[in-house]
Amino acid sequence: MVHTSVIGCGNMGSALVTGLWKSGNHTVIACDLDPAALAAVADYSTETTEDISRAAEADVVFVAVKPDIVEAVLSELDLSPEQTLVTIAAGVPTDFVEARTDADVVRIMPNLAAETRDMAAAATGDLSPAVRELLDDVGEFAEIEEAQMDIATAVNGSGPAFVFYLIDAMTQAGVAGGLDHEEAETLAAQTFKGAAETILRDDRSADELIDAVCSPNGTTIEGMEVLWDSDADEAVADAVAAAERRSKELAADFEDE
Ligand SMILES: NC(=O)C1=CN([C@@H]2O[C@H](COP(=O)(O)OP(=O)(O)OC[C@H]3O[C@@H](n4cnc5c(N)ncnc54)[C@H](OP(=O)(O)O)[C@@H]3O)[C@@H](O)[C@H]2O)C=CC1
Ligand SMILES: O=C(O)[C@@H]1CCC=N1
Repeated sequence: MVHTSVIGCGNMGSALVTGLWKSGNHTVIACDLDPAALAAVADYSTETTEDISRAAEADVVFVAVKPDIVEAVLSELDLSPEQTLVTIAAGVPTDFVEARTDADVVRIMPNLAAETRDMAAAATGDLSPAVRELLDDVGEFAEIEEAQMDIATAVNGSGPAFVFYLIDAMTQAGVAGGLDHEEAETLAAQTFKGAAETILRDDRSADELIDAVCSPNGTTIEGMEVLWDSDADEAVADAVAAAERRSKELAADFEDE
């Protein structure tokens, strides 16, 4: 059992609280200044508190506030070298955090699927066995260099938003074809989930899997021809590049300080 706390229980922090709690392997102190945010995670935490010094008692402390609030939170946190501080803020470099705490610092880029324990996370730095187990408990993680954090932020941090957009586009197409919205969304979202599971577990490449769906003279190849002609892959690449660029801009703000 690892004693954890999450400071900032907004969109990402509450997803982490919930996933850690659901794993059954962690105690979780949820900390936020907003009583409504704490009420929303009350059923998925060991304790809720507005007192940051209580959150500072955990072995692993997540700082899940917006990047521009990180410095203020660190100034209130008194941690020891035996503790781990996990920073998740986009663009905030590890050395910025290390200069403001005595704790061991781990920088990760998580995503919203922590809530369902399907998170894809990118992690940098020396990860202790406890942190590795913790990340395994809420999904999958990849170890990367810190210089790769901006692109990881775009791919797996912002990525869920891009996928929600694509699922909705598929849903809307289903509705336009006569399905009701709920049916269409279930079919589209489950199709994304199943396709994701397949590509994760199957040795075949994306191109080979596309081939497997395209029956000769069938329906799929007609749709794929439209996608290949539309440069949809370039639109996705542009979205990722824009998010990466913004992550670099945020990081530059911190380097200026
Ligand atoms: N959203 C996402 O999918 C992802 C977010 N991140 C990172 O996670 C961090 C949080 O993002 P997100 O959850 O979207 O932001 P939110 O604004 O949804 O959540 C931040 C929470 O922190 C609270 N807060 C502000 N100041 C304090 C404080 N001093 N002590 C305790 N709590 C405080 C806020 O309260 P109030 O609203 O009252 O100010 C809010 O509830 C960011 O750094 C972001 O880069 C990383 C990956 C994915
Ligand atoms: O949009 C953001 O800045 C945060 C970081 C990655 C996902 N959400």
